[in-house]
Amino acid sequence: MRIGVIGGGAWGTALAQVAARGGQPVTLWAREPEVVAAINDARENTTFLKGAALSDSIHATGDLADLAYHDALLVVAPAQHVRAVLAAAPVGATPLVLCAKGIEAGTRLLVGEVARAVAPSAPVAVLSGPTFAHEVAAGKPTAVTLACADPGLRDRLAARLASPAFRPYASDDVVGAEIGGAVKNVLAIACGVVEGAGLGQNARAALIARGFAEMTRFGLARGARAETLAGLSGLGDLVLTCSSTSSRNFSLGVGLGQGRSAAELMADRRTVAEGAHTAPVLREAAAAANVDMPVVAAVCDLLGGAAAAAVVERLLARPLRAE
Ligand SMILES: NC(=O)C1=CN([C@@H]2O[C@H](COP(=O)(O)OP(=O)(O)OC[C@H]3O[C@@H](n4cnc5c(N)ncnc54)[C@H](O)[C@@H]3O)[C@@H](O)[C@H]2O)C=CC1
Ligand SMILES: O=C(CO)COP(=O)(O)O
Repeated sequence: MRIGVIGGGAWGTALAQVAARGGQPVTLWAREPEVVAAINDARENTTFLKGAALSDSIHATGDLADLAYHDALLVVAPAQHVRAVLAAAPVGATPLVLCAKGIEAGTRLLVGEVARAVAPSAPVAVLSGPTFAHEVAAGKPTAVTLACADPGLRDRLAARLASPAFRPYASDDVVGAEIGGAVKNVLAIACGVVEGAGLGQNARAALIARGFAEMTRFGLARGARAETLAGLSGLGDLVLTCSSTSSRNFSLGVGLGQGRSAAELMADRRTVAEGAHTAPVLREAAAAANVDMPVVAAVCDLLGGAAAAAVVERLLARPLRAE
């Protein structure tokens, strides 16, 4: 299976390294000419994944046309850019493995729904789970959910990407795998706020559990299965990103909790904190589905400039209710 990767950020680069195992050729499209040059010349993505030595069998390109005639394309552009990049890529009926975590602003579509709109002939799969890119690139043990409605395609993709250190678990719940990854980014911002404001470990654990309840309510309303949300792509990724400053979303929350503004924290950064883009559209989608998501609403308020102390006070003052 000849693999192409769309997106030369940290995750696209780490996944290219996974796919290049054993010297298999991989084409990696990156938007930035300096990323293409650094990978081809120095075998390192010094912009987005500094310190990871990359396989000689990864060929970086700045030309999307070079992704033609591949057997599967891993889609690893940030969620808000997937539509534009896919529209310009030679997709046709090539299977797409969606690896971005988010919901498209404006349309409220999951990335898989965007892909189906732009490339209706392409079968889709979703790869998602607790996966810090730098750990995957370093060959540390990692497990992911690989969701696809077609079991034959899913098995071929799993066999192609699996290694002793990278273990895909099969699922047919594409929507569930996507919702976990999109929602956990927003909840990770909330957990970062708890850290930044010094609210303690009890509060963080409470947020993870109550955030998971929100993820589950929203997921079930959108047709996801509860066991998917409790798996690697949901709870697994939620625990990872709510616990570590390696998460860009968690780190953004830490800054908000310390009283800095979202605008200041987002200015000049080249890396993506998907939760900041997903939060407002998730709040809209939850309202449309009549699903209560108070933690997500609190994150929206914080991103909009509300003071952390006031937002926390409001959350804690909600009427008592059954768990
Ligand atoms: N970094 C990680 O550990 C993981 C990231 N992801 C997901 O992968 C997706 C990509 O994230 P990263 O690789 O971490 O990105 P990154 O933060 O390392 O790099 C930013 C990326 O955004 C791209 N970009 C910026 N403006 C763009 C535009 N106008 N059009 C197209 N692309 C543009 C850049 O080319 C670059 O590839 C996100 O949805 C993220 O949630 C998923 C799992 C792990
Ligand atoms: O999705 C991720 C790990 O699974 C990466 O999290 P951040 O985007 O918050 O860094």
